[in-house]
Amino acid sequence: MTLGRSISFCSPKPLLLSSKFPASILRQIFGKMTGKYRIVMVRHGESEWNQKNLFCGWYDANLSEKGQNEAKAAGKAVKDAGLKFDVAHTSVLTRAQVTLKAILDESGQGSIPVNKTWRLNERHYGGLTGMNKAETAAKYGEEQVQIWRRSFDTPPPPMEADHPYYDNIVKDKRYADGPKPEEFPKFESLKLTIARTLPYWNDCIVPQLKEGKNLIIAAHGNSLRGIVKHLDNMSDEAIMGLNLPTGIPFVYELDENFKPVVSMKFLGDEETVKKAMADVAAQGKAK
Ligand SMILES: O=C(O)[C@@H](COP(=O)(O)O)OP(=O)(O)O
Repeated sequence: MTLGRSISFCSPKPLLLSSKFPASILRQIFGKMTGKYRIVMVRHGESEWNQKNLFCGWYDANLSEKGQNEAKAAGKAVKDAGLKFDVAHTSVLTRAQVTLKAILDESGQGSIPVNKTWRLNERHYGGLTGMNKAETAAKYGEEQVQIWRRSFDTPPPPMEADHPYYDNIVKDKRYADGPKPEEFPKFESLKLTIARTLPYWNDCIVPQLKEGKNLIIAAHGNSLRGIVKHLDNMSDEAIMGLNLPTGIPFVYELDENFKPVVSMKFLGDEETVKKAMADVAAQGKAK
């Protein structure tokens, strides 16, 4: 197993390390902290819209059955690794909240405080919301879809008022406390996503870490890519190549300056994590 600034994985085979190693070994691996602070992050389990390969963004899709199982397995892995949390953070979207609840319940930590914020929401996929990724690639080209999905600062087309999901999202009561109507996004690039996620990282997460709290964030592919980019100081080009798998928690350990000494250490084996990442990347291919 490699520790360090680069993406590190653990081997060998099954999806989550807890299905391969006894809890005592996992505790040895994750019990020792080399950094001053530790934070665990996880992209939610597969959603019904991930399963159908639809751009989801701020649409409130539920977990698929596979996603529910992924979330439970993630909770078992957390338990077996002995990872304990004082506070949890998640988005206002069901798929992230249900994943978090399963992880906390499964690891016997169901009573810790949970902070929910739209700032950890998935990026807003604008006019693409609800469109099939493969069909969009067939229509507009894989290159264009790759730009919409992974470029740093090119946003998708806007979600206008006549979009089929506009009212469903804009009029949702969960946004009564923000964002303000004039700030409500019609689309978000990764750059715009980071601009609203980072204030939460700096104002809420960092102070809690400084207080010595152990934290978990359950969020989304792109809101977490933004945090990872920030922590690992990745270039705008390098972040284009990162695809986060669903339902596999990963650990960061940070030094006193909040620089990673352990980066993205998955609770999954290298081969399976790589395949899951490649599968996410392939969702933008025309069938
Ligand atoms: O909005 C979506 O479709 C996916 C990410 O899609 P890609 O950027 O990977 O296409 O978000 P999530 O399932 O993490 O909430």
